[in-house]
Amino acid sequence: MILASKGLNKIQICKDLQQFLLDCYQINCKKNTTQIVSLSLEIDYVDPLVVLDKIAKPQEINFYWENPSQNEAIIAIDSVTKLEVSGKDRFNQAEKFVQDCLHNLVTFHSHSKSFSRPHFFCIFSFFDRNNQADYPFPAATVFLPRWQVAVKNKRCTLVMNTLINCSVNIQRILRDLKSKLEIIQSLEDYAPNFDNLTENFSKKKIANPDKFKNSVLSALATIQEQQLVKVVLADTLDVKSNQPFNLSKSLHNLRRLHPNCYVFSISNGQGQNFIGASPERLISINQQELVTDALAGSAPRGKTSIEDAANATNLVNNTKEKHEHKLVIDFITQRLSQLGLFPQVLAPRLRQLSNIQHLWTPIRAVVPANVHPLKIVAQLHPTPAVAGAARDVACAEIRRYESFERGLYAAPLGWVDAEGNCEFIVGIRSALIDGDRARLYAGAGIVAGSDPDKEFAEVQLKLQALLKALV
Ligand SMILES: C=C(O[C@H]1C=CC=C(C(=O)O)[C@@H]1O)C(=O)O
Repeated sequence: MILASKGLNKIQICKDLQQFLLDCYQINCKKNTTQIVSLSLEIDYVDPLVVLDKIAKPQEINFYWENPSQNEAIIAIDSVTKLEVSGKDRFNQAEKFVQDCLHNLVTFHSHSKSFSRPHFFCIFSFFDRNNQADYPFPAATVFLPRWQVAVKNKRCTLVMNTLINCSVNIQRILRDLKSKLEIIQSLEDYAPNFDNLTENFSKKKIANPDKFKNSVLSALATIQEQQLVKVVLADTLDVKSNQPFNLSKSLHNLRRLHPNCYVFSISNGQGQNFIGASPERLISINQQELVTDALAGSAPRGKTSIEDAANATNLVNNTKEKHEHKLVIDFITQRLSQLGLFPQVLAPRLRQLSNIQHLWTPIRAVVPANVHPLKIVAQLHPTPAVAGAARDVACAEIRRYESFERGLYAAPLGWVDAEGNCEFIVGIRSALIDGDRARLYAGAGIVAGSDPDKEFAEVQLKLQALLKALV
C-alpha cells in the first residue's frame, strides 16, 4: 500500500505493494506469460480536470468524464491495452476484449470502493462504420488506461495499470508510480485559472440554415408516406477560431454552464478531441441496478419564471412532443424485455437544463449477472431519441439527409468495470475539435406535425449552449 501524506510531501511505498509486484513478476517469469496488473490507491482530493490539464500528453489517448451535480468525475490517460474495431460485431468484440483482459488481470487495492477499480473506457461511433475515411475516431475503441483518477464525493483514487512479464523492471514501475503520485498530489492545492479569457480570442461561424430545413421538409414527406414515424436529424456548425481552442477552459465552462449534464472529452492522441455536455444517459448500472433515460421532446427555458412555467406546461401537454417521447420509452422497454429484463417505467418528469427543457422518463431494471453491460448498450443504441422509428429506416434516412459524418455524435461513450458496473452517456450536444477548428453537432426529433422553423430553432438553441462554452 502507498501512503501519500499531504503536508509532509513524503511518499512511503509499503512492503505489501512491492511484494505483490514481485510475486506477479515471479509467477509470470516462471510461466513465461504477461499479466495486466492494476494498482489502486486512495489519494487526497484532486480535480480530474486539473489532472487532464497538467498531465495528459497530446500524443496519448484520454477520456475525461464528469457529472458535476453528482460530484463524480473520472479521467483515463494513456492505454496499456486497446482494441480498435468497426463493423456490426463491434459491441461483441468489445465485450470479448474486456472479458479477455479481465481473465488476465490482477488487482491490488488499498480500499474497496468500486470506483477505485480499473475501468475499461469505451468509445463507439454512431454508425458501426464511418463513411468518412479520415474520420479521426474508429467505430469502436476500448482501452484500459495506464492512469485513472476517479472522484466521488470528494474522495479520490488513483489507478495505475501496467503489464508485467519477465522483461519488466519492477523498481522502474514503482518509480513511475511514485513520481506520478508526487505530481498528482502536488496538484491538490493547485487552483488553475480556467476562468480568465484568452486574449484577443475570436471565433467565426460558418452556417447553412436552409439545408437543414429542407431536410426536415423532405423527412416530413417520408413520414407522411408512412415509411417511418420519426427521424432525428442533426445539423453541424463549423467554427474557426483565431487561435487553437483551449480544451481545459472550454470543459471548465461546460461544467459551470451545464452542472446537471455529463461533461466529457475524449482525445484520440493524434490531436483531435471530441467534447460535449450531454443531458442523456444511455445506461448506468450500479450493483446490477440499471437506470436508463428516455429523453426526447423539447422546449426552450423561459426568460422569466412565468414564461418558463408556461413553456414547461406546453411541453408536457403537447401531443407531438409526447408522441416523440413515447416512441423512446416504448423502444427502450421493448429492447430491455428482449434481453430478459423487466423494465420499470418511472413517473415522467422534466429535465430542465440551463437553456432547454426536455420530457424525461427514467426507466429502471435489475440486470441478471450473466448479461454484460455491453450487450445492453448494443441492444439500446441507437434509441429513437437520436435515430428514429423504425430504427433501420431512420438510420438510412439519416445517412441520406446528413452530408457529414456523425462519428461520435449521439454515440455511446462510457466505461465498464469488472463487477458489471457501467456508465454510458449519449454523445449529443458535442463538438469535434481540431486545433483552431471545431465542428459542433446537435439534432432534433422529427415526427408528423414538426415545423421546420421550430426544429431549426431547437437545434440552434442546443448548438449555442456549446458554442458559448468554447474558448
Ligand atoms: C438529438 C439530440 O437531442 C435528443 C435528446 C433530447 C431531446 C431531443 C428532441 O427533443 O428532439 C432529441 O431527441 C441532440 O441534442 O442532438
